[in-house]
Amino acid sequence: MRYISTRGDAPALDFEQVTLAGLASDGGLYLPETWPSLSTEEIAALRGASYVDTAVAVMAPFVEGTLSREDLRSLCEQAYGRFAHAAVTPLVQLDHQHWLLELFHGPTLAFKDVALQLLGLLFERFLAGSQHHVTVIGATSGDTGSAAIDALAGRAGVDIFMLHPKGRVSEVQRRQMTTVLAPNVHNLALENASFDDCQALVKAMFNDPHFSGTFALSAVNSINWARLMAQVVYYFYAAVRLGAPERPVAFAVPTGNFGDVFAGYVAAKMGLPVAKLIVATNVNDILHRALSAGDYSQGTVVPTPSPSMDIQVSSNFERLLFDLGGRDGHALAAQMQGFEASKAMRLTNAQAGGASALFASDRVDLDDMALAMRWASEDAGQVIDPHTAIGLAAARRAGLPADVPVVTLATAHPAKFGDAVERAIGMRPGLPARVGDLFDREERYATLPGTFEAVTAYIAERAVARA
Ligand SMILES: Cc1ncc(COP(=O)(O)O)c(C=O)c1O
Ligand SMILES: N[C@@H](CCOP(=O)(O)O)C(=O)O
Repeated sequence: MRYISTRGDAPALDFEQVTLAGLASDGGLYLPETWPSLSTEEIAALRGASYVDTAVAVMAPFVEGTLSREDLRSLCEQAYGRFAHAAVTPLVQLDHQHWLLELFHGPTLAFKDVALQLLGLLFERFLAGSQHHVTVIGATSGDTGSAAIDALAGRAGVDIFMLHPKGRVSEVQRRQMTTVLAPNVHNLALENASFDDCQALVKAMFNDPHFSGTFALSAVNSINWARLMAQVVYYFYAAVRLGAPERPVAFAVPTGNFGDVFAGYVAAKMGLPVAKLIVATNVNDILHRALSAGDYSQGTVVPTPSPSMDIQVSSNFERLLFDLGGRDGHALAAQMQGFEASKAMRLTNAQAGGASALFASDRVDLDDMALAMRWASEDAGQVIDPHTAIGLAAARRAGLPADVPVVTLATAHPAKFGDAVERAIGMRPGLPARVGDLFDREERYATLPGTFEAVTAYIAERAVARA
């Protein structure tokens, strides 16, 4: 499998190269040259398959030419062996139409573990025996950071520098990052910054010829294709359990950077019958405005009780626009450069029309988020986190026909956001035993101004330069 950039100028890469590269050298994002597909029979054969079996079947075409099926299986067994639930991502029924897909049984209690546990092993494998040293730079609104740090802490040949907006992640999220004291882990809390500022700095470092020439940069955010690839698996896993390929299934996805829901789009491109992908945002609603009115214009980020979705520039939307717009890299590059300059753009007719066939969208405010948490608790006996609640609120008012099962992706464990859950339902969820003595551990992080100069100077002092 070869991978091409959304902006048309970077060289095509194989799976190993694309995993280590992160962002493309032309500023674009990599995605497969063509979408692989699974036949109806192949999808039907996944019914009853284990998570690992499903993962191998779904991901094998993407790693072809780099990893054998046996190698892929062994990596998946290791990655998903660390999950606390035998089903890895179990489905829980809420009522006759609605289901939760629990994606938070990994080590750091959020859906990011599904991809990052595998990505950590891929880095280890691709760097084994080489003299190559990789400097991972990442941005987080809380969950990617902890999952990436868990996956990479202590690994040889890799340093990780994780930027988070100071004061804008929950205490559990912050501690999950800052209490990991491995020498290759560096947490940077940026003052007066949003996640978008952190993400923009990461992209600026990749795009700076001097900085990216000095250090072999790599990415763990969903700009890295391997992240999305691993997330495609659970769409298949859930859908076949609810009747696919004979019965189409809808998914409601709490959305920020558009990575998780783009994985659902990939599943549909591969042949999974997806009735609808419901993109659910909080009040930081750029994606809802883009999908409902064609208006992709960046607003100011408003802090909310669903901090991981407090995002106003959704990186992976570029992948969708590229695919729907006829895969014209140069046209897309011009469109994105226009957005970067003016902070606003309109979707073309092809992009808006293409999106409306599969996507619906909704913006969920604080009251409706809290109502969804109360409904889940009182009527379905499930305590859910604020991000999941946003997905569920959108799912319940999407108006899909009663015979279409609707799966809301439960993206985080409620205990990561104890204050918000307690405010909504009057009960504080306890942290699972597997996170241990999080509140007793020492924290270590640097606080920096959110400027390119401050952040690059900090990293340059500590990172290993290219040989
Ligand atoms: C708990 C949680 N829910 C939802 C999201 C949104 O996912 P995405 O950024 O892939 O759209 C995130 C962050 O990415 C998250 O951490
Ligand atoms: N919600 C994320 C931010 C988006 O990151 P990505 O790694 O999915 O691109 C977070 O919690 O860090």
